[in-house]
Amino acid sequence: MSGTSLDGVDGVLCRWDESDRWHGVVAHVHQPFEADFQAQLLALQASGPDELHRAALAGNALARRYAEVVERLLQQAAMPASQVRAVGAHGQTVRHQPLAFDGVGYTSQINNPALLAERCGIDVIADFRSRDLAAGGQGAPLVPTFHHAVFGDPNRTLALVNIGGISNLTLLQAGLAPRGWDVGPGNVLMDLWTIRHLGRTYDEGGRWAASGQVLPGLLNALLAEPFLALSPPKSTGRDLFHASWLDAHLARSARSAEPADVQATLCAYTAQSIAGDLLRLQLQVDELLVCGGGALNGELMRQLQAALARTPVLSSDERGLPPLQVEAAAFAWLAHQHLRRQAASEPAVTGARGPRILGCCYPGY
Ligand SMILES: Nc1ncnc2c1ncn2[C@@H]1O[C@H](COP(=O)(O)OP(=O)(O)OP(=O)(O)O)[C@@H](O)[C@H]1O
Ligand SMILES: CC(=O)N[C@H]1[C@@H]2OC[C@@H](O2)[C@@H](O)[C@@H]1O[C@H](C)C(=O)O
Repeated sequence: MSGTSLDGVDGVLCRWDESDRWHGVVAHVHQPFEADFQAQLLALQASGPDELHRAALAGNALARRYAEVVERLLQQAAMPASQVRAVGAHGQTVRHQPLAFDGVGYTSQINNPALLAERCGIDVIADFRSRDLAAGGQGAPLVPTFHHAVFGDPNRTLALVNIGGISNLTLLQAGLAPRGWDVGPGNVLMDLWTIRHLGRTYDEGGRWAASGQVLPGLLNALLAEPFLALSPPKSTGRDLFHASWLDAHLARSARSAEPADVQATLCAYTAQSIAGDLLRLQLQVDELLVCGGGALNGELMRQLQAALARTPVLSSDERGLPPLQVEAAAFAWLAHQHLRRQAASEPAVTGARGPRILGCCYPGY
């Protein structure tokens, strides 16, 4: 999995037992992107000269990195490739325009699954989102069905939030289909501000954010973004939450603000948009599990807990799956669903006409 934060690849090796029951993660590798490759992927998020050529080459380069991650996982687990049933490979989202323009829209994940299959000699399942779009859905978020399968509890109402580049929420209520939608920015704005002012890829632990003062005018302007008020189904990406979007807000509402105060405000924005969605539901949620890199941002976790006083906010680690493994495990699970010819999309989440088998198989030999 390589997600919208553009931080790198998370790979997991997952096991199912003889009865095809999910058994969990047995190995995890995180391989960061080199700065120049990250810059190439960032440049592909908007149109530019000869972008088809650049996207094709970036897809090849990404598949080579995925293959390295697979090799490292096999080494870690001392397992031959022949024992692995399939690799689920999401690709790198460079555009997400569901339902736009012609009623179907598109979502574009650059990748080269054929090259990955050639390199690994393992079946590769890729292109997980397009079938849901073809069925009238948004193609995202897809993880709620995985959250339901792995974290669902018949006795409790749970919420999960994945705070990657973008944040997406899942709601699990006993006896009901999972619900879920994209909330808004996760780390994407905080990351770009940290790179710009500190030259670092992210704000470790949220310590820089914690050193600043929240700017109420800016925060309210950011919270007024119309996407936040939309009803589900809804999904978004860097197509909306990009540097120019932030700069336009700063020019209007915080022209000469201290950088640390802007960071504090961006952290509060992520926390309040998530908490706001949960509070508007007026539902007694027993706990909120946080996954994705945002779970490692102590200041963000503190603000989430403060905003949701009555709901315990926990890292997914406390329920058996470390936050940086959850999304990658979800795509292993989706690949497994594909192999079993089981539908894995949830129409209540994506808005599609019905559940569909997701992905496409590139045989490993
Ligand atoms: N120790 C840390 N302190 C603060 N933030 C962190 C830490 N570790 C990771 N992060 C944040 O988490 C991000 C990566 O999260 P993750 O890998 O879940 O994102 P992603 O999978 O790319 O995104 P998405 O879920 O949107 O597809 C980093 O860019 C950074 O902002
Ligand atoms: C189009 C796309 O890549 N969307 C991602 C992104 O990152 C988070 C959020 O926006 C979510 O909609 C989705 O990822 C997760 C894994 C999903 O599909 O559930």
